[in-house]
Amino acid sequence: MSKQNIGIIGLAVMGKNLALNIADHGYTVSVFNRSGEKTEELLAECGTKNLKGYFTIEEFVQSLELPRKIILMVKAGNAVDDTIRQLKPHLVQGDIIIDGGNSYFAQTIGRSKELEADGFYYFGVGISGGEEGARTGPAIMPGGDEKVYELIKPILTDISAKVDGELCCHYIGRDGAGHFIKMVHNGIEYADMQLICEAYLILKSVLNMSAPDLHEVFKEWNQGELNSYLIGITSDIFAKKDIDSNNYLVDMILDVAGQKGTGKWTSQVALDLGVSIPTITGAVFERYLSSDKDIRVAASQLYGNGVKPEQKSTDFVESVRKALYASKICAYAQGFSLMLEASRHYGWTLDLSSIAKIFRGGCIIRAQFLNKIAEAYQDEPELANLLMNSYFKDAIEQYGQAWRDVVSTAIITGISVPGFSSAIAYFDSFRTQTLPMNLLQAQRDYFGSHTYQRIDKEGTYHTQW
Ligand SMILES: NC(=O)C1=CN([C@@H]2O[C@H](COP(=O)(O)OP(=O)(O)OC[C@H]3O[C@@H](n4cnc5c(N)ncnc54)[C@H](OP(=O)(O)O)[C@@H]3O)[C@@H](O)[C@H]2O)C=CC1
Ligand SMILES: O=C(CO)[C@H](O)[C@H](O)COP(=O)(O)O
Repeated sequence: MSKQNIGIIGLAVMGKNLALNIADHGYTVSVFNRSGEKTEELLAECGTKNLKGYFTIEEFVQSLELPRKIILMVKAGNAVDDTIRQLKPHLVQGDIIIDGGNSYFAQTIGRSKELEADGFYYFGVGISGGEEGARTGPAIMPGGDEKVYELIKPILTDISAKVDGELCCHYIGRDGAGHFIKMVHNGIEYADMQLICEAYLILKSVLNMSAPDLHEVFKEWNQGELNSYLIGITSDIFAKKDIDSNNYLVDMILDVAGQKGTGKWTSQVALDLGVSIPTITGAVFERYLSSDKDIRVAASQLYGNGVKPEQKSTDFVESVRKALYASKICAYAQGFSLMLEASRHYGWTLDLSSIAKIFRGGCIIRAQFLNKIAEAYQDEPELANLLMNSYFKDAIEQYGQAWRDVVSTAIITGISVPGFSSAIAYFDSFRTQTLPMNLLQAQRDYFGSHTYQRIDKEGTYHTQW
């Protein structure tokens, strides 16, 4: 009997849709899930001649052609190690395991080393796009041995999203590089979502906008430079009615944010690598703070909800749009600075222009302005920060006044804008020639003899203050 081209383990949202996507592209796919029900459901619902289901790991592995290519789409963490442990006794040298979940990149580096020592290949492949992306074309970020990549490249590139005829799948680097980029993608996703939520809060609080008004505003914004998947779905969300209450559904959803940890990892790694990403980290903190609902309700009774905003004309909507765009530039600048530093630290030689191009299709942060980011890194691959590029400089300068007006209105009236305000603070620190760290260095030297450097001569100094 002929063997199948590729196998997928894990048939929840992502695995199931990836399996169907791969089968649609003419490949034969074997599927396996820890609990057999999901396999049965998939075969019953959407069985195609290219898809075969198995109920033991052994039969699943035996069904695959050599070298075997097995995609893991299981929960990140222990589930990946459990699955590898079960697979290993049935594999032969040269077989390839492709971890397509949101695994932590440092674990991917460890797993790669361990499996490669046993003669297997391990790929950490970031896949983004949620259910729809997995089914119709996700963004794909593969990390692993570049020569072995040639064996899985045809399948990955066939199923990936394409933008302007270009693939949203590009080899990233060895071992954990693909998962690192997916992690930072998610960190940027957190910041982008937080900024959009703040724009919503400002428009709702200052201009009293209702869900249908906001639907129109976001729909219009999606026609211009803010055009992106997240702005598009936000517009759709504001149009959705709740069947139970007949209110708009967004107004019926509890304001407590969930998270699975990739934003937290991005922030932790940035602290380790010494890169400032306050808008991304602020977005993580805001999700934490949101989950303390009871204390927030008590505090709002204690302190009130801020002061009533002064009347604003509808021009204010345009100012919020500009403030959102400027803040978004800063958030992406932070994410890309982190990738640049990781590239140096881990020796990955990341191609940031290609990475921006991958993000243009299939994934959650896909946005028109990624073309500008791709161009910026194409012109200058070692660009220290996106804010040094002329397109972004012009945008920030043109929108600077509106950005400051919106943030000051929010702060004066007590509207919570941690994303907008951290973005502006990041920009102001970034462009400040002399920060007050001279005083900080003096303080450190005063209490701890930590020494300081001088502006007028070389060397290290200590003073008896
Ligand atoms: N959902 C999304 O939008 C996206 C998810 N991802 C990532 O892709 C991966 C898959 O995501 P998703 O499809 O949402 O599924 P989940 O993250 O919800 O994981 C569920 C799957 O993992 C399996 N599983 C859980 N524990 C184990 C275990 N110990 N051993 C073997 N299998 C186990 C489940 O099997 P069982 O049915 O038996 O419980 C099921 O198939 C995750 O890493 C996720 O972070 C990436 C991009 C987007
Ligand atoms: O990887 C993804 C998209 O690219 C997931 O949708 C993401 O994990 C969602 O993250 P969280 O649950 O932390 O909001």
